Amino acid sequence: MFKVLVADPISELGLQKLYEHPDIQVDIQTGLPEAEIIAIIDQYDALLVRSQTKVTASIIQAGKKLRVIGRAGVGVDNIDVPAATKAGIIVMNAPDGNTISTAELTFAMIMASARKIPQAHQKLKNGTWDRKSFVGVELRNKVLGIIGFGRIGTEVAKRAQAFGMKVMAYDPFMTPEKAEEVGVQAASVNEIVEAADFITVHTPLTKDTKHMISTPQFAKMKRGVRIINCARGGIIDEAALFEAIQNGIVANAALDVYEQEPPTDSPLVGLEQVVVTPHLGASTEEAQINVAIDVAEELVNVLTEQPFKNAVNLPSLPQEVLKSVQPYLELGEKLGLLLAQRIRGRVQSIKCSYAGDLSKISVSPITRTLLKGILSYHYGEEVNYINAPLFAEEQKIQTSEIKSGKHKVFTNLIHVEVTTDEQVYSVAGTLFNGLGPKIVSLDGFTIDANPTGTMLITEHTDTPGIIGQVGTILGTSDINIGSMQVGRKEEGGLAVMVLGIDKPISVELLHLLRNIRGIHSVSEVNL
Ligand SMILES: NC(=O)c1ccc[n+]([C@@H]2O[C@H](COP(=O)([O-])OP(=O)(O)OC[C@H]3O[C@@H](n4cnc5c(N)ncnc54)[C@H](O)[C@@H]3O)[C@@H](O)[C@H]2O)c1
Ligand SMILES: O=C(O)[C@H](O)COP(=O)(O)O
Repeated sequence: MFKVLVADPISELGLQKLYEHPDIQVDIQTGLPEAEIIAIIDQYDALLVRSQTKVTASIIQAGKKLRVIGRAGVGVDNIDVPAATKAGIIVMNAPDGNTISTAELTFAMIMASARKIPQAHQKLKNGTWDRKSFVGVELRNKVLGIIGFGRIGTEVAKRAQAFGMKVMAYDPFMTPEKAEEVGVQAASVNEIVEAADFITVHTPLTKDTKHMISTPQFAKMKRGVRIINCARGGIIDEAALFEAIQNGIVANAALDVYEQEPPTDSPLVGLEQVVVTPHLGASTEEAQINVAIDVAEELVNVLTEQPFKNAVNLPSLPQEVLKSVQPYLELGEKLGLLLAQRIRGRVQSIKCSYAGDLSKISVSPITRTLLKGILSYHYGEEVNYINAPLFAEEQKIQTSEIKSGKHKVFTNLIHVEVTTDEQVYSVAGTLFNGLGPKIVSLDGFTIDANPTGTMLITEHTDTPGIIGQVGTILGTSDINIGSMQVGRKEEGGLAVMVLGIDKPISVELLHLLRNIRGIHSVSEVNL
């Protein structure tokens, strides 16, 4: 049974996806302070939040069973993602579900700031019929500057074009093709700041975007510019914005998000020129249903070990890429585990090479499973698919991923080489159509073994009698040999033998085998 703690209000229709699952138990406890979450989180496999709950490093540390933290929304700035990655916990969001709602709120804010609707509304409600104070501006032919041209920025642009606005956009990842397709002018932040009548930001809050609109940018703006922030508080420097409004550079601002939420101490809230909403971008019935369903489905996928796509601390892969990689994941982990049980000494580097069909697809998930297979054997369960690359880095283990094109013999091949301070070990495996995974080489010796069950791997000198002695020792201890593979490069040289045996062997027996003259090493490998 998996237990999910729902710590913020999430749409029932999304939670339904969790209730429907027979192996999932849902506890809803919203609004808990950090200390109370810390006290109970060790019982839970998953934590589900919106932006209210701050998922701190202390909560993550206390979540001994936590496998996944789900965010019903886009921004994960309320979650300590590096701490989750280190702890091997998947963090996932629901990136698409509230795009339209937030774009629509942004547009409402553009309109509100152009026509001062909230201010006029308030005055009339207060009993004053004032038509002189609320002369606004048209949007037609005005320049809208969009900073951050992702999902929401793009939707805002489309709506602005319908109003006859000219759109300039800045995003470091925007391609000329995308700018052309949407019909916007690609520009720098400086160009936008100097030319725009309205500026709206749609980036995440990062160290690069924090205060990206501040005093120097306000100083270059047209007098009468209007500023909108429905992304994250802090992208626009609130103190600088206050000053720019006071000195007449900014005519109006419309804010949905704040450096501190709620913005109890912000002087901006009291200004007549500023329209404020309490972080409502995603607050529509539709968005809340969308994000809740999306994140709940993904939580179920993670908990039940099905493929998932919205993890923010894993490389995101399109569904079709995930499908093409899936069959190789098991092979990758087995090759990793096999090596892990053979190697002696401190691991210095792990080189993963891919050939044939594999050189055409994204192999980083296979590398992760390989690293996990090797490292978890030595360092325990704290190493998993999420933190394996970070773990290797922290242990100063060099890792590399190489693609080498077509292979002479196999249609696909994974070759892994581990260098320790004592020796270099390698293994290669392939996925045969219809025959499943096969190990095809071990330390450079050609073999043909099924990576399954208990295996005995020997390194020995190719002399008569060794194989017989091994068989006799195993036979007299009632251990049946199910399969046998021998590989050598030259007669009388070094050779390897891979035996598939029907049950594990004792330490005493391993010693007996290691004492056979001509045998250099014996490893028992369980896959
Ligand atoms: N007010 C709300 O309730 C609400 C609702 C949804 C999303 N949001 C916020 O809106 C923001 C955008 O959401 P989205 O779904 O469009 O995300 P997105 O990931 O689709 O787009 C963000 C874009 O910002 C760009 N970017 C990153 N760093 C940048 C920089 N230094 N300069 C310029 N661009 C940069 C990225 O390249 C990306 O294209 C997020 O911060 C999200 O949390 C707020
Ligand atoms: O990043 C987001 O998705 C928005 O800020 C929405 O946040 P909320 O779920 O708290 O409304």
